[in-house]
Amino acid sequence: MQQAEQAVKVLITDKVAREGIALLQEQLPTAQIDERRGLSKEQLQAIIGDYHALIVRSETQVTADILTEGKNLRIVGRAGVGVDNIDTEAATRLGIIVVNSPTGNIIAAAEHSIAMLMSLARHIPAANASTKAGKWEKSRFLGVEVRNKVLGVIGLGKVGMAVARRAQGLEMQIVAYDPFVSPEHAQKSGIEMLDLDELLRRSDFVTIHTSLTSGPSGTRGLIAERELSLMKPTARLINCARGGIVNEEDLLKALNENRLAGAALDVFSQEPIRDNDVLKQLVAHERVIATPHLGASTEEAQVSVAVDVAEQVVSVLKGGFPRAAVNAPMILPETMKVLQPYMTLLEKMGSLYTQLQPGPLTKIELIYNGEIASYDLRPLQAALIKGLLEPISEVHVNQINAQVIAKEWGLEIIEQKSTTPAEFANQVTLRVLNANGYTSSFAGKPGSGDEHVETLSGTVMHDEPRIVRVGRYWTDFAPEGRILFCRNLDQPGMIGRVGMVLGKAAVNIRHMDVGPSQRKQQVKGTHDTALMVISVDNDIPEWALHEIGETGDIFGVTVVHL
Ligand SMILES: NC(=O)c1ccc[n+]([C@@H]2O[C@H](COP(=O)([O-])OP(=O)(O)OC[C@H]3O[C@@H](n4cnc5c(N)ncnc54)[C@H](O)[C@@H]3O)[C@@H](O)[C@H]2O)c1
Ligand SMILES: O=C(O)[C@H](O)COP(=O)(O)O
Repeated sequence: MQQAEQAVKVLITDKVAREGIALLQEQLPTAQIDERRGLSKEQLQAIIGDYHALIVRSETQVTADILTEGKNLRIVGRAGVGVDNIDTEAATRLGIIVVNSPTGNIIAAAEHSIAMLMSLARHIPAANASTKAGKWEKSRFLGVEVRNKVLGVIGLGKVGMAVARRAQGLEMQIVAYDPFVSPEHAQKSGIEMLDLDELLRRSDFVTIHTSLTSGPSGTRGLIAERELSLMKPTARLINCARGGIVNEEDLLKALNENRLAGAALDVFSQEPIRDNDVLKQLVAHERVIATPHLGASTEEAQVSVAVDVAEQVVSVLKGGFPRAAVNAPMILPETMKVLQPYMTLLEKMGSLYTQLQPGPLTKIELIYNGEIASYDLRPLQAALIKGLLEPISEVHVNQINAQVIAKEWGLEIIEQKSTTPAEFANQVTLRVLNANGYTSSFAGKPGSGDEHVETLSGTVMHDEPRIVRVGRYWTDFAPEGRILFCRNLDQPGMIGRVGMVLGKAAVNIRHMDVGPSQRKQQVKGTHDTALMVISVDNDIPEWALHEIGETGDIFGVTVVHL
């Protein structure tokens, strides 16, 4: 925590409320917080490498190039809802967490949509401009009432529902189209669900509240020539969601051909509008009301989204979890508290495995026993992948990119969960499988080279991880620091032999554990082997490791760093 506070640098490239910045300054007192608005792509690319966090609204385009240059970047915070200006796929690949404020500006967006609706019905903006110009055009601005009119809501999510409720207060009849909302759910709110064509045919006003998504079933171009042709010539269209959901060229044509009474637009496919003729003509059209993406621009919403995102940036920079990650599993804080020691355990087990048993990783079985099995265990899998891969590669694994990286390595993890306890109340077992099933176990002849640690088990005691099984040996040690592993014939004098060499090398022993073999039947006249696990305070010199290996009846001397 201390380290994060000392070195941290946060960059804010769009207008974000002071309250959010004040929160960052208060919670990260030693951090450098820079506000740099109006940066070009090249300028941002040149400086992003210095920063650990980036906070934006919808103006800054956070492209894959910028994220790739963000070598120290751990989080991108979007002070708002829409993340279509952030390449979240690239962020995920690079292990950068993306957070937003999913609820901070819903009311602001809904109220703006209602303001657009009333402005369209009563020609407020044009009447205002005319009156200010000294004219008195009473008959030119004859409006319509919204009472008893049909409002068609496309996308009945958070904003759509808030708009519907407000419009019900205006005594409008609400119909909606949303393939992901059940008619029963809508009915409870007095809303009739229709298919899109029917909604367009019946509505006097249509308001759009879906996200902008691409692909064959995406919302890009959802309202184009065909859909506009289904609308009444007296109908009016409102888009306060995202530019691109409505085909702007087709909309301009419908307005010019008097096939639509009017449109109110807060969002555009190019923002700000610079060199797009269609958009220029649309904005200038006398039956179009245009605002410069003002849906979320209320004092209340801006404070709310800025504080929401600042809190999440602080949490991530201090090593915690955000509450609204766009590209990470959402885990409740209470669950996180239970999982935290198991995350440490899984990371250590993964690291222990790859250090004890280097080799290709293809398939791993992860078995949970006990009450722990009833939790959402996604963070544990990510911790295991981190532990397995970080000792053997340059890759930086975290909760965000773990699954992507595992896939790149061809590593498959299969989970088994049972709330029935195994040897310990809560136990996690790692079994590494090869294409033919389990690899051979610690069954080969000692020192023959064909011995494999195919199984590791661990548990958590008093919030501390313990390794309770390595291969076919029972153990009990904390997976922490430098640990010497060796197998020895299970006969008197073995501990003394190793202890002598370590003493000679001035290596202090912190903890020692001799794990007996699980094998039940002893071959007559032979000794089974045991596993010696010795935690030490300082590095063991090469000559000492060599000497331990040469003492006889001791095999497979390995040091791991956990
Ligand atoms: N103008 C602004 O300043 C402003 C402010 C806030 C939100 N927004 C935008 O408003 C939109 C809605 O935000 P929200 O928070 O309500 O999102 P949300 O995710 O809660 O709701 C979106 C809804 O759209 C539905 N949907 C998805 N695909 C659909 C499709 N093909 N057809 C019909 N419905 C579909 C979903 O099922 C969901 O119910 C987003 O685009 C958001 O970016 C704009
Ligand atoms: O997605 C959002 O939150 C809104 O579109 C608001 O965007 P803005 O923060 O750029 O005003």
